Amino acid sequence: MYRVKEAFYTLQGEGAQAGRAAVFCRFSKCNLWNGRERDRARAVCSFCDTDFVGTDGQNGGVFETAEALADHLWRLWPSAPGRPYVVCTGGEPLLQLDDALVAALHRRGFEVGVETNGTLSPPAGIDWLCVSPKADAPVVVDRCDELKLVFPQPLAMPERFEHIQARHYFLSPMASPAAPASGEDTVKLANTRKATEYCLAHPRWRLTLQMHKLIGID
Ligand SMILES: C[S@@+](CC[C@H](N)C(=O)[O-])C[C@H]1O[C@@H](n2cnc3c(N)ncnc32)[C@H](O)[C@@H]1O
Ligand SMILES: Nc1nc2[nH]cc(C(=O)O)c2c(=O)[nH]1
Ligand code: SF4
Ligand SMILES: [Mg+2]
Repeated sequence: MYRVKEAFYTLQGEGAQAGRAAVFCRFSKCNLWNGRERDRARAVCSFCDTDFVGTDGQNGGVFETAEALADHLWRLWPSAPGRPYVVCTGGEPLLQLDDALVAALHRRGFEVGVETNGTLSPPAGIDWLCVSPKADAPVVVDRCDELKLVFPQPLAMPERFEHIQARHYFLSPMASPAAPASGEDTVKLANTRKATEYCLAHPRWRLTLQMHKLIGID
């Protein structure tokens, strides 16, 4: 059984695949925060900008089988040329994404991307793995396609993750969780300056911005 908060078709807003059309599947639940505002300050990950509680979002629901969920996601992909891409996110997608679902998505023709906090091992066959470490949560993944570190995090500075093999090393300025989806976020602006300084001093790291928030899409 799979619990999905929401699913939607949009452009990937972050990292090396930014600008690419994708179906997003946002799984419910995370292992680093229960999603309740009153518990945020005590959570391992306390800056999350996402509501992943329950199954009540757009195209959300409970899916009994991998085939049923893959069919549901496939219906969100347009019938037009271009390589179908699905991004499994959450919440923490690796609490639910398994071999059966990866296989069902591949059978439909999807390339499978995953956005994970890196604390759980991924199933085999993922086409694009994005790891985004959080605070002092132990990272168990030792290679990925992109490392996308939210910056700054006092307990998770970039140097700690340079042993992880990745094609790309990104810093993503921390947005204020309270900021509206689009609109002014002065905290983020200050963090963007800090991330810029870091990238200038450490050229292995690149800046990535949450493009979807800049242009006001999901
Ligand atoms: C909501 S998380 C879900 C996937 C997974 N749990 C993770 O943390 O990578 C999706 C992406 O949003 C990023 N993110 C979460 N809160 C953020 C914030 N306040 N500012 C910038 N990026 C944030 C995460 O680091 C991750 O790359
Ligand atoms: N457009 C868009 N791109 C994204 N990249 C990662 C996202 C996420 O929440 O995992 C996300 C998201 O929520 N929207
Ligand atoms: S950013 Fe990822 S790891 Fe942190 S609480 Fe949100 S879903 Fe969980
Ligand atoms: Mg997001």
